[in-house]
Amino acid sequence: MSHRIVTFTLNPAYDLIGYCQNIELGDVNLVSTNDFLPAGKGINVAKVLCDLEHKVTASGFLGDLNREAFSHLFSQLGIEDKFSAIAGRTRINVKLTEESGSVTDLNFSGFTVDNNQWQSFAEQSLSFLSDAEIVVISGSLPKGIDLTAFSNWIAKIKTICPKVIFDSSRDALAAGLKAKPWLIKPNDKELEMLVGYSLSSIDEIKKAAFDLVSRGIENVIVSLGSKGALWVSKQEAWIAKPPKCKVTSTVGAGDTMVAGIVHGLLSNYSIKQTLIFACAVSALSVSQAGVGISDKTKLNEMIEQIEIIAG
Ligand SMILES: Nc1ncnc2c1ncn2[C@@H]1O[C@H](COP(=O)(O)OP(=O)(O)OP(=O)(O)O)[C@@H](O)[C@H]1O
Ligand SMILES: O=P(O)(O)OC[C@@]1(O)O[C@H](CO)[C@@H](O)[C@@H]1O
Repeated sequence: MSHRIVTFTLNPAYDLIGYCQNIELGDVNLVSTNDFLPAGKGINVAKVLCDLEHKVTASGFLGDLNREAFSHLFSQLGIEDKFSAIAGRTRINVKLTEESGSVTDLNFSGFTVDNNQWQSFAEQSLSFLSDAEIVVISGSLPKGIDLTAFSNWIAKIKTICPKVIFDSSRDALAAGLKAKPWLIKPNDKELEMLVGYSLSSIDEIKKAAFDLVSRGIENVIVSLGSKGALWVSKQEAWIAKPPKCKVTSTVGAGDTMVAGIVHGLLSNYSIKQTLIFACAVSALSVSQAGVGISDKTKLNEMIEQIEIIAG
């Protein structure tokens, strides 16, 4: 048993969020601490979905030595906790915003998952997907997980729940694609990595996304930061553009977009409406420090301001 939405975060993190006027590499930098939050991509997705009034099951690995804030978050939001314990600590990632608005991420590697731990997790995780309509697999892989085993695990999940949404980067993204997830959400840089050449215009990005669709990924959504996002499927393509937004933090904007996509799909919105909603919810998220949607009125105002163009 599980909820309609299951999110997997194999390599969660505490996000230590700070502000540094201007980072000087190789020097001492003074940083004011803004927050220290239990996070990681799939957990951020779950958090936003809870704010949008969905029931979510969350799974992956968590270090047993610093689990408290995660357990607290899950019980506070009513997230069903299916995480497997790993001896040791969940990593801490550092996110520094500068006066210019640019964000520097220091993402640490974190714990190692050995083969036995992976095998038992992979097997057990398939046992609670019977009610899942959408499975979200987000983020990097901990050390120790074999890329082929990871790809095979996604393929098995697809046999139980065909709608797998996958959002990762680097080697894990390339490995996960071999299982042909139903929907992927790379950003433009990740798409460049996948195709192996630079993409300098929206037409080139669209063509690269179409290539992935023709290779069997049904939906490719490319997020483009302040320029919005592009959704390409076999049948249609749309580009959504947000208005100019005041940026407080872009950390988790991509995760918020994934949550918006899940919300639209489960609400039976059209692709066009789903993209508008996902673009609005993620654009709204950059104006605030943490991940989550606190103001539904602002969300409705943002939806009205999204420009949508047939691609
Ligand atoms: N400056 C901005 N103004 C308005 N909307 C934004 C801005 N930055 C991001 N967004 C919204 O958030 C979405 C996701 O952002 P982005 O493309 O940066 O994702 P990402 O690189 O996956 O992010 P993350 O680092 O969170 O994984 C964008 O498609 C857009 O809708
Ligand atoms: O190292 P990964 O798994 O790729 O990314 C981890 C991470 O940067 O993603 C989230 C923002 O999207 C943060 O909460 C977290 O620190």
